[in-house]
Amino acid sequence: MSELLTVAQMREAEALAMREKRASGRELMERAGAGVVEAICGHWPDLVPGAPHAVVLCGPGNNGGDGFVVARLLAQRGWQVEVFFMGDAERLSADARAMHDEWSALGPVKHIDDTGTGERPDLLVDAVFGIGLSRPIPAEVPAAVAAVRSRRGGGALKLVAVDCPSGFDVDRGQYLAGPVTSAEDLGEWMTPDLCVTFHRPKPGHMLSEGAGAVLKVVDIGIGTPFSTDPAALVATPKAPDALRLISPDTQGTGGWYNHVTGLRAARHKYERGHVLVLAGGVGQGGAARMAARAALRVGAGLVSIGVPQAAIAEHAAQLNAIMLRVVIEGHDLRHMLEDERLRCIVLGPGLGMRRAAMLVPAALSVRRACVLDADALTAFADHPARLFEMLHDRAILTPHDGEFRRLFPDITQAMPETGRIEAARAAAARAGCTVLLKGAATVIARPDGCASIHSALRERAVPWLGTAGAGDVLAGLIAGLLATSEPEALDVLGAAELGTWLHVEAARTFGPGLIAEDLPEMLPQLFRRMGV
Ligand SMILES: NC(=O)C1=CN([C@@H]2O[C@H](COP(=O)(O)OP(=O)(O)OC[C@H]3O[C@@H](n4cnc5c(N)ncnc54)[C@H](O)[C@@H]3O)[C@@H](O)[C@H]2O)[C@@H](O)CC1
Ligand SMILES: Nc1ncnc2c1ncn2[C@@H]1O[C@H](COP(=O)(O)OP(=O)(O)O)[C@@H](O)[C@H]1O
Ligand SMILES: [K+]
Repeated sequence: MSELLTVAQMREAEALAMREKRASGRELMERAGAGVVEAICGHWPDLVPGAPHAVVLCGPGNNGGDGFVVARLLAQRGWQVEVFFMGDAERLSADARAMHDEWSALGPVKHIDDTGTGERPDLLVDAVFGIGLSRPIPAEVPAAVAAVRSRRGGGALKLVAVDCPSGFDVDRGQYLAGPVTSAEDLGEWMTPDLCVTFHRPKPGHMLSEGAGAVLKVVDIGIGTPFSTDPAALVATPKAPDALRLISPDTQGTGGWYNHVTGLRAARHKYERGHVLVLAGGVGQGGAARMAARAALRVGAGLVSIGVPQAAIAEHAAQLNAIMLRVVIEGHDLRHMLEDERLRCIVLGPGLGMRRAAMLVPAALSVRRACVLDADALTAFADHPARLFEMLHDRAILTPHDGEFRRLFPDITQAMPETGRIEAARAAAARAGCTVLLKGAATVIARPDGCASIHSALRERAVPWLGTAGAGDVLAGLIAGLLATSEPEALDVLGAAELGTWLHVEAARTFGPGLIAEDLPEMLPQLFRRMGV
């Protein structure tokens, strides 16, 4: 678990480091350029022994300054380096100007419109714009990249972005369309093979592989470096507006799991929590059974499925450890909820619209942990405000994009402008509960603005998790964690973070060929690996 920094927060961190005299702007720029060169040589060791050829594109801001450092350091390592510049050297910042001048002692600075001639390089470095781009990118930039790409002969051309690809919005995780360039075209030309960012990843790096097929984070000495220490999940205060990355390594996470679930304390089944999953009619029970199985495997002491009378036989034929209760109407559910040992309710998977409309109000009539997914969300598509009135801070909504759009049409419409993180935050604030917006990059937000990203991208990519029923399992995992932990040890956001991480780890452990039923069965193996 680590803090992600927005552009504004990154600028504050830099300014603070300079105020406290931990480094000057020029030293930071030198370290940034050196970090990029280290990352390049580390990532493509085969390039190093030859006399590789690099083209470096430098822009008018400090990102361009980093580019001049990269050019100089590569040349000093024996690379053949061409530098193209967009801007006016007279208007560079003092730091970038110094780096421009140092490079100029080694080689020429050519105009960015003249990149078309010469052999194709081994490496193209995009240091045109970094985190400071606030206007649409000028058309010369993708044109210059395209011109270098279309050179003939020479090397295989790997594209490296300094800090971020030019034109990429690192707060929102998307390319900014310009008047003459669509976001898709920009992504096609500018998406790098390697992106090297500084100090901490920015949210956009973790939301989209458009920021780079590979991401490296380089420490430039401006504060606590990027860490994936799982203990920080519990230790880090969850300040409003904080944005965290869920990325603990499995190593050491066992202690953390034991801590938040209280697993090592002597506990009987009711103390470990009872989860109730409500199911729909005959033939629709598979989703509820998968959610229930996940809740049981992740640590709930007891799991029941609440079914209409007619569905008893179907479920009974398939279940052993999971119990069955007849729940016909809201009244039956209210009666069950009088038992305080029932710690969490799951509504949605396979529930059916009519049952959802009847049972959700009953479930939310007490302030009990409650996971609402699938039909429990769609049932309120026509009147989302009715659902929001009933929600409370122990509830969580787990929509995929379609369900999110049905409940929050206006927030979805604004998403191209605001991005997914702000959309999830706005939804949580409106709903008055935690909202988990699913996807390869999952965003979880609390009503006070505290949010987390889980990025199943790059080395954590699990495309095979997009399989029918995977979402039902996630709902069950979160419910099981909510039931087995005390709210002080693991709040709703924390349970959603841990559940999402376990979900993806289970998929990674199984690998391709996964079907949703496999996910809960991966947990014992995963827990053993974690040292639980
Ligand atoms: N001391 C520092 O400030 C450090 C900065 N670093 C680098 O500096 C970058 C940020 O630098 P900047 O804030 O200068 O921003 P950028 O270099 O990302 O670009 C902004 C510059 O381009 C101009 N600009 C923005 N949009 C434009 C457009 N559409 N057309 C023409 N010009 C446009 C701005 O006026 C500004 O001069 C980071 O991404 C990072 O690469 C690193 O060296 C680490 C240290
Ligand atoms: N490409 C992907 N990478 C990682 N996770 C994915 C990917 N596609 C889907 N998922 C995850 O799989 C689950 C799918 O849930 P959902 O859309 O509700 O499906 P279902 O209703 O079939 O269960 C979500 O947790 C989502 O985050
Ligand atoms: K860049």
